[in-house]
Amino acid sequence: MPTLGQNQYGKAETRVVRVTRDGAVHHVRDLNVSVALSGDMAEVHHSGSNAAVLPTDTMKNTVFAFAREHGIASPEEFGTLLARHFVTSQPSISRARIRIEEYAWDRVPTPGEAEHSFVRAGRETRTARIAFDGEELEIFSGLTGLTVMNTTDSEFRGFVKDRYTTLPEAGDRVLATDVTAVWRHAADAPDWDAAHEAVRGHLLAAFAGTSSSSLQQTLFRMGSEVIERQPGIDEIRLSLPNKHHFLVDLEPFGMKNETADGAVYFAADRPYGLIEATVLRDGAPARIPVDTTTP
Ligand SMILES: O=c1[nH]c(=O)c2[nH]c(=O)[nH]c2[nH]1
Repeated sequence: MPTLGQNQYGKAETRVVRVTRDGAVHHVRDLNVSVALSGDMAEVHHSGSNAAVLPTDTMKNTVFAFAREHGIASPEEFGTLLARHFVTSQPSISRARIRIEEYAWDRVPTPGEAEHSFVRAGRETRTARIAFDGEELEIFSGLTGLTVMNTTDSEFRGFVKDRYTTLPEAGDRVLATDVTAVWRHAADAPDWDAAHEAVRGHLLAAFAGTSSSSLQQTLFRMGSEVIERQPGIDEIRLSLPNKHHFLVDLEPFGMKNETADGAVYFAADRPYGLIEATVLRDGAPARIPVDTTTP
């Protein structure tokens, strides 16, 4: 007789936009919320009884109702409210996992008092994962799609060469990546929005400020900057695709194409190097799963 293994169910990707009004000044929080619940769900799988099943449709409604009733102070806080609600209100549910992506909107500057026009800010997405099992609350914050590029101050030399190696050594190359990061707060409930902005700032500053011998070295500097400057953060995991920029061979057209002059590059789409690592405060446990940041 086969046995039922790990199982969870829920409503994925509820898109909820909460507008708050402060007179003529409006504020927007735009989330994509996924709920996954698990617990005493043997019967629905074995006999087909739905007696313990809170419909996923109800989960979607709860997301909207909570956004109206409690507002969305931050993805982390909103996810925590939802996780606690499902576990404490449903006897059959013992664990809730909430995943949130937040899309940022910038203001369109407008003359006069009204501030209700917004423009979507790039491809960057803020992320949060909240898990609650009735006792322990685990919150991971993060971001994805933060695309950055250094047009110099990057080299890659002295690497292993075997019979298949064709890569030339690079003393001055373009370094570009789409940052995916997930971090863990040691203490509960900081000012989530301020912490997010600070981490983002440290990541950018370290990327720009590192004279790079490899993307691995840059990654470690970026993670270290966050750990060193944010006392409340104990662990950060980074996943950095190396978005290769290759010098185009323009010799056939009688043209030189050299980095030192300002050059033309072919921005390759795939394959890409993928550099991933966790950076920890000394002695802190590693709790962010390896696959959390993998595309
Ligand atoms: O920064 C880099 N790290 C690597 O490990 C690597 N491998 C490679 O082909 N190019 C690069 N660049």
